[in-house]
Amino acid sequence: LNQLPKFNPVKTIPDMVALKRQYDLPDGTSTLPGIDVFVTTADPIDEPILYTMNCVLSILASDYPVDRCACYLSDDSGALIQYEALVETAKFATLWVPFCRKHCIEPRAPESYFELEAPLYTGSAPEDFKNDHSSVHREYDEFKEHLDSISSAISKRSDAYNSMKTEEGDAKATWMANGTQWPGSWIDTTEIHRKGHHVVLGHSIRGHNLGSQASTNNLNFASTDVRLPMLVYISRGKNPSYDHNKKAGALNAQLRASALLSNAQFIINFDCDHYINNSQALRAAMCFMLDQRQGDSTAFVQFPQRFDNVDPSDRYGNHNRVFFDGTMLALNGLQGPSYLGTGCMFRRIALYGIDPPEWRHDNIVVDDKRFGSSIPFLESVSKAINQERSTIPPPISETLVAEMERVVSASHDKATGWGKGVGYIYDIATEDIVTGFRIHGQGWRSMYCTMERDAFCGIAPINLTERLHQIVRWSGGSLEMFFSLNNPLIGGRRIQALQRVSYLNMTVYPVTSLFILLYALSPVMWLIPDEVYIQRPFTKYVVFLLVIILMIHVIGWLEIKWAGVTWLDYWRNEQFFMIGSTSAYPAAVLHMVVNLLTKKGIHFRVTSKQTAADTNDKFADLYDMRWVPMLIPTTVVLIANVGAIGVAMGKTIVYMGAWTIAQKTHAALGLLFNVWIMVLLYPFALAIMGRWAKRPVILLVLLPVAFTIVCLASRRSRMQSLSYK
Ligand SMILES: O=c1ccn([C@@H]2O[C@H](COP(=O)(O)OP(=O)(O)O[C@H]3O[C@H](CO)[C@@H](O)[C@H](O)[C@H]3O)[C@@H](O)[C@H]2O)c(=O)[nH]1
Ligand SMILES: [Mn+2]
Repeated sequence: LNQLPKFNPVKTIPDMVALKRQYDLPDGTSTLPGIDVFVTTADPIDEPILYTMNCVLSILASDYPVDRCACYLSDDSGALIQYEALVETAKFATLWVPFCRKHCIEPRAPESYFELEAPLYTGSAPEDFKNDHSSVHREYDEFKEHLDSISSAISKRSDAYNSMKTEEGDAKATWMANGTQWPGSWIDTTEIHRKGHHVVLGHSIRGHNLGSQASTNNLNFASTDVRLPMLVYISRGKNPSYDHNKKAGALNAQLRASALLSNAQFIINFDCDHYINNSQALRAAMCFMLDQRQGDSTAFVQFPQRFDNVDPSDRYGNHNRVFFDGTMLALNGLQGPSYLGTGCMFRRIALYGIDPPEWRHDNIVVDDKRFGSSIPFLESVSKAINQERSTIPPPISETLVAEMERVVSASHDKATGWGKGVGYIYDIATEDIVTGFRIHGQGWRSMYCTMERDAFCGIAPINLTERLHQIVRWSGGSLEMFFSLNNPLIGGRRIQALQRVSYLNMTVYPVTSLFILLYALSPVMWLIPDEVYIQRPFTKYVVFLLVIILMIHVIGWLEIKWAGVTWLDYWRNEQFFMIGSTSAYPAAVLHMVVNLLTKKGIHFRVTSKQTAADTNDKFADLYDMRWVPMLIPTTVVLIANVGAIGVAMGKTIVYMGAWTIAQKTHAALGLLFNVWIMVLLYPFALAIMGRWAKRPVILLVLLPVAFTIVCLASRRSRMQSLSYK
């Protein structure tokens, strides 16, 4: 299943020069289509505000015509702190964005940019650079201080207002800087939010039109465009009586809100822990969308996920290169890669569930049963289908804001097509794969876009527990999809055969773990007294096994050569598959069984990007594992294999004279198996060593000690049983 979809691998490269030639006019204007950029955040603690704001800054500074690009931040925490941080960010952007444009800065996320040692200068004003750089750096440090102070400022301000106005009731109100009450009803949002308490946000949208003249500080931006794209803050009105459908719900709310404002033909969405690393990325995706051959039937362009906080040796296989650079790219020759959740550009109408041009009927019904009851929204859908777009968003009036509040609220989804055939799909732990599947199922294709300088970059959990939680969610979501109407065997009318195989593989792979787990546990047979079972008459079987394993690795080798990934990536992938197969995948299978029996879904928890307190060590998280039940099977496998080696040594000493040559070779093969498992589980062994893993040599001492202890124990018991006989 894994190999078949790689039958027709095709690499594609965006041609940026051709795009420029065709769409950028000599007078500096452009005819490129509009893009609405969505960022989702859900928790100001687990998803640090600084990252989110860096993401926003990188979007605002991206190289795309300002009047054709808008940025929407969806804040599911509804926290005033996020809103005020966004206002600060908008202010800082008036300096940062022109600075990036003038000096051709890369990347355009300040936190990552200022970390660079000596960035290469490619701009056209080198004489100003030193001065500009240091003053922007200074301003950025000040901006960060502002972000840090927001929290205490809000609580001080709110305390002051609340003590003044206690007679009016709510002593726990949160107050904005302009003396109005924040519609969220808490100061420290996260505490209550985490307990799952949902608050109805009344006045949830505020527009800041930043297209005006920027404050230019003392820098010379005379020949630089200082305009900024539109920036919008959205927090959905939530109500305990409706399911707010997490990330997919947030994205759909953004989809509707943006339809009323900019209604761009294209959408791109980012998790708040990702940023644009290559300012040309939006243009690159556009190359595929506007391509004269297949552009019109391309629904989405997915970029690989890249991470810049991963430890140099990538202990937990976070880079996932084999998947991103091999498996996904290979699908390009079929119907295209699947949607991976972040860094993906969509055609708006494809998300609306409209058919691709070759299957489209002339009279598409745009009704409230499918899209909800907002008249302005329904009009925007018809416009989108006819590819009309208002470049100038309507003026922000009371009625517009009221209408937007209505369409962003979770209740607007109720009894409509939203989350089923319209927008991002609901009721599953991994909305991404299913959303892509639905779109492919209508006959659309997708493209994979890789760039020399990585387009986007994000944060990966380098803590084993978090990493495995993420894997449980992905594999659990896959299984949920298998047991739903979106099962690749029955769903998706217009999916091509091999593409279907690929989706099938993506949904059933966690089940293979059960066999792997059993297999990895088989050495416990060694612990059974006397006869060594694993050594028995498997010769022919072993030959078959070796041939198959060899073939898998030869194919793997060809694949990584083609995809341009390294042996280390390949090896980490193998190791992590073993670790996952003995922990996260069985856990997901178990979840699924429980789910099928009790109808309870997998609990969606935002992956924590918060790092451990140790600020001296960038990779402190590596050594900070939390014990969770799913780690038990992996530990048992590790112990079984360490034990088996010890017992084998003990037996060898006792039976040395009595064993035949054949018995000895079998015992040696058994040992090979154990060592192989241990090598695969090496990253896990490091993880359970915690801080000691900073000196992995300790393992070289610990392991022989463990072997010797087991060896002596088994020798003794065997000698005793021999003497009884
Ligand atoms: O109620 C919610 C919950 C989450 N999110 C956002 O959803 C995104 C993804 O959540 P995260 O916990 O970071 O998931 P990861 O495990 O890091 O995400 C990977 O896996 C997910 C499920 O497959 C995909 O959606 C993601 O894009 C992909 O990066 C984040 O931006 C969150 O802010 C919301 O907006 N509202
Ligand atoms: Mn993420």
